[in-house]
Amino acid sequence: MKKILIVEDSSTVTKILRHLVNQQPDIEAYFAGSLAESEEVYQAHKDEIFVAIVDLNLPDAPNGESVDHFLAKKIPVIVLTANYKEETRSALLDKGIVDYVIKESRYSYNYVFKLVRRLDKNQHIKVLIAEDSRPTRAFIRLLLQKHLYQVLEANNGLEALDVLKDNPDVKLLITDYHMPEMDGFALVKAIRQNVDKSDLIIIGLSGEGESSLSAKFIKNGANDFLQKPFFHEEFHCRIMHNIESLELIEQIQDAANRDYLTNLHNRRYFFSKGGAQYQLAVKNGSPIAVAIFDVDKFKKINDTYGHKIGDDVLRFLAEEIQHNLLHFLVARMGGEQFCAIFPNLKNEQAVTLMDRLRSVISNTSIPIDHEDQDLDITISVGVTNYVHDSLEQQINYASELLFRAKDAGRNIVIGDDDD
Ligand SMILES: Nc1nc2c(ncn2[C@@H]2O[C@H](COP(=O)(O)OP(=O)(O)OP(=O)(O)O)[C@@H](O)[C@H]2O)c(=O)[nH]1
Repeated sequence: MKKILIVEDSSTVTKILRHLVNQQPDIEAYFAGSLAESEEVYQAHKDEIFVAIVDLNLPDAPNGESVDHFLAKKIPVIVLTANYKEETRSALLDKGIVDYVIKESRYSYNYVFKLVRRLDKNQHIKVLIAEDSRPTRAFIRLLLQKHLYQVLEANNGLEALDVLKDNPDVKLLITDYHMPEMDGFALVKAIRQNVDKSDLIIIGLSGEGESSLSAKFIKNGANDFLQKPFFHEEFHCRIMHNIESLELIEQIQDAANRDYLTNLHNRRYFFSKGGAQYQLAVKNGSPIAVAIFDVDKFKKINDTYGHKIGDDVLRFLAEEIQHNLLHFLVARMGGEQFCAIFPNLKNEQAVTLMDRLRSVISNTSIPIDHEDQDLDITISVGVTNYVHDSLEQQINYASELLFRAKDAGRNIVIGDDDD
């Protein structure tokens, strides 16, 4: 839960904000009506508060003193004010506030919550700056840190490649053109040989009077460019716009890889990701186990309680699976059948893991909406470590063991050594 501090003296605005915060499932707020009160609240909750939203005119701080107060504590500050003055706005942005929002409508308050969420996400986003000029690097670092990004630096293209190798999770690279050892174009070209635009955003920097560089950056594979000198807001808008596009692509990719009912991974993703895990295990001669399992007599559940309850049972099962097999790839293969892959586990280890899941499920009753009773289900499982030519073949063999589990009376795990 993200906790924010809202410093606001108007009771009407506070009332609106309280109402709106209550509608945000992931945001909680502490309120204060004056600078003195905000300091008290801050001292009491300083480990939880990560953003301050402040009014410029408070009874004991009539000239925006609250901004300096919280900036000095190195907390991101969003100014929420009724007055729009261009000079005040620029001066505050220069001081390092995150944004200056005018209290105009519900839209502006919602924009503040969107910013809070953005700042929260930014804490997990790594940005690399490749730039040989120390002052420019320091300036960009400062701008990024105000928005809570994790910042890495490189002095030239070669260094940037090294940093990327050590940090494959970097999401954004901001690169200058003129750098010793390896310039910005060569860097972009080298990266784009194996990293897509949808996996790493690259923003090229071009100097004044070098507008042709901007187009060349894009042609070489950059996502966007910025012309120096840039203003804070322009910088942040470009970065935010690119990161949001990347997140959207990630969301779409993730949705395409998941099953709509249970939100587990789907069959296609299982064969793609699991197939790679399988090939690696075969190449290294390391063990790899595969388990296939399904709900016993599931047709009867549908026939007795209806398809909707059947769906609820599958969702319940998916949660238990996720919880119990947290670190492994699991997918809903179709209907009431699921598959899991366990790199580096020997058969008895995978059997033990699956037996724990089987036991949890057979010992948990599922409450049914609008019915007085709970529902009990069991699963049967086949687990094999016999390595075949392909993942598909190993799954087929696990399915044979699953049939044996059904024949043996269900609610049982059959591994390679069980005859
Ligand atoms: N509610 C619901 N049912 C589904 C879904 N997909 C498949 N089913 C049902 O799952 C049932 C599977 O039945 P069977 O293959 O006969 O297997 P079973 O009844 O579980 O019997 P055993 O596996 O032999 O223990 C069928 O009735 C399908 O209609 C789904 O998405 N939701």
